Amino acid sequence: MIDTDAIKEHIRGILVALGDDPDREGLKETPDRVARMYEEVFEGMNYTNHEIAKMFNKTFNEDAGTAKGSDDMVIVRDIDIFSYCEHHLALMYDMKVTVAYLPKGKVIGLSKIARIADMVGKRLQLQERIGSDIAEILKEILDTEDVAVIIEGTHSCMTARGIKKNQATTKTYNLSGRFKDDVCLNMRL
Ligand SMILES: Nc1nc2c(ncn2[C@@H]2O[C@H](COP(=O)(O)OP(=O)(O)OP(=O)(O)O)[C@@H](O)[C@H]2O)c(=O)[nH]1
Ligand SMILES: [Zn+2]
Repeated sequence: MIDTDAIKEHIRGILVALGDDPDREGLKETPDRVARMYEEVFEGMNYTNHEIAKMFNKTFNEDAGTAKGSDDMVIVRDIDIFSYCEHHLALMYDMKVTVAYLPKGKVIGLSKIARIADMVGKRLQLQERIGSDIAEILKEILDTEDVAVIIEGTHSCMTARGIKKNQATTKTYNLSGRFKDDVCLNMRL
């Protein structure tokens, strides 16, 4: 679990290292605020993918239209999430996650897909790994390999520092099962 006391202590140390006075009015509550923010924005670090799969495993049997081998597809588009890059601890923003799967006898509650995407974003991440984590969790819940996760996002480590390309966005595709080699399916994404 996240060690809140240690975070407070280290944030205070960073304030000192920056040459500021951690006891001045504007900063005295900052270590506590940052620790509380980290508890919120890094909540997903408390759980494994398997634990997240168990947490949001709310499925419904769906006989009609979801026969094995059919071309039925569920797509949830543009789920907005935030994350933090593991290289700079910098914010990833304007992140839009699109998830598609081919149901194999059961469907997952739609809001659970968004909850899974949110929770996976709440870790120190790479955009590519956000996609593979979401895919791994959905494959476990839905009992199928036919899952696609597409993410488009902006990395503040690229827009607000370093190379400073503020129009640059990154798009990643995580395609499994039939999404890997079925061009017709991919055109519907
Ligand atoms: N593949 C991938 N790279 C990322 C992601 N987030 C940040 N990065 C990149 O991680 C790389 C880290 O590169 P380094 O050379 O170690 O870091 P740096 O010296 O700060 O590099 P610059 O960003 O080029 O100034 C950078 O190119 C970042 O743009 C991500 O989600 N996926
Ligand atoms: Zn970064």
